[in-house]
Amino acid sequence: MNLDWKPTMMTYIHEEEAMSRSILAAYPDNVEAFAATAWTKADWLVLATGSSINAALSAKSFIERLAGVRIDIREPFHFSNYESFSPYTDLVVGISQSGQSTSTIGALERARQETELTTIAFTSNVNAEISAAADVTIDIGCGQERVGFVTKGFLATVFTLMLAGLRTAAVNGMITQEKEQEILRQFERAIDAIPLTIVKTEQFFDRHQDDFVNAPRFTAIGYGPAYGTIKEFETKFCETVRMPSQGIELEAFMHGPYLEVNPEHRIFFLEIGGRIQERLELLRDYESKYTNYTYTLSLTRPSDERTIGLELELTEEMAPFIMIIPFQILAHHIATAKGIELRNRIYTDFGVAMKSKTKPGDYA
Ligand SMILES: O=P(O)(O)OC[C@H]1O[C@](O)(CO)[C@@H](O)[C@@H]1O
Repeated sequence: MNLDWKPTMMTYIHEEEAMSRSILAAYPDNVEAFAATAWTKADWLVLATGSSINAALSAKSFIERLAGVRIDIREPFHFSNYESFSPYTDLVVGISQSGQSTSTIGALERARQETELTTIAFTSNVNAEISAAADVTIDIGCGQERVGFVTKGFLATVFTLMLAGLRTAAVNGMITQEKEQEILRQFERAIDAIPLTIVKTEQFFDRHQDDFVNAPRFTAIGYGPAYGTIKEFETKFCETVRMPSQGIELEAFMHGPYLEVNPEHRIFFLEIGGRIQERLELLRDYESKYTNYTYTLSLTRPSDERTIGLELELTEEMAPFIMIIPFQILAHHIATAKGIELRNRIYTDFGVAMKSKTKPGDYA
């Protein structure tokens, strides 16, 4: 089969810089309808699955800190079948890049039936089914992504959610106009750093390729705002590298999972700064005595050849914007080096067979 014409994850990863610039350029218009509703709301229920829930987790700390709101993020299928609405919830948000995940649509429909709450959808396809279940639909601004192992759509979701939170904070008076502008400039600097982040990750992959290809197990450990990043690492590695891969919160790792470590484990540590970083460093030092394969992704200058140092000044809440990109690249490169041809799609009937999607994905 001639696969040459098909886009790959890397096609879309290379579009992330330009896409982010266009999302930023569209601010605040792209998220004004959200802020116009959300500025009076303080307790948001967010429903999303797969990469979309990981994106919500990635934006949560940034939004909560700036806008002074509380965000409760739930798996929609579990929520619809086993959980109830909190009497404090005052806004319901559904996130689905395709707009076709039946569980997310179903949970929004349930909100409509059982509550008077406003429902807002975030999607890349404003004509998809999710819009019919929402009072307001926000376009995440990535256009169509025709590779199921989503990359640019993930970044677009994180970024648009963060900008929605930023605008809400500006409208509800939690931040000044100056602060809003300062944060926009920080995002601009983070976007400027995308090309070099790609280069640094590829150099890092070249150095460690053999160790990654032969790995029996991958773990990523992070804390606080990086929780969504490590969960997306897990999703992306499962989808592509197809070896046991787990993203685990720093403290949770210390209550059971540490016992699993052996000299073959590959463990990534995510340094995003803040007061918890010291505890992460302590754990890395400890685990480095038991496996030689400990790696770091850091916002600062790399201290050794097992670190990707992004050398970017960002708050820990903004770090998830850039931190996922190295893992997207590593997922693609490790899978490819293992001989997995990601352009050959597998289980193509799954979404429809399991009714997890309203229709088959339009993938290349
Ligand atoms: O964001 P969406 O379109 O609801 O999709 C959720 C998840 O479902 C998948 O499309 C797989 O079914 C994943 O790629 C994605 O992360």
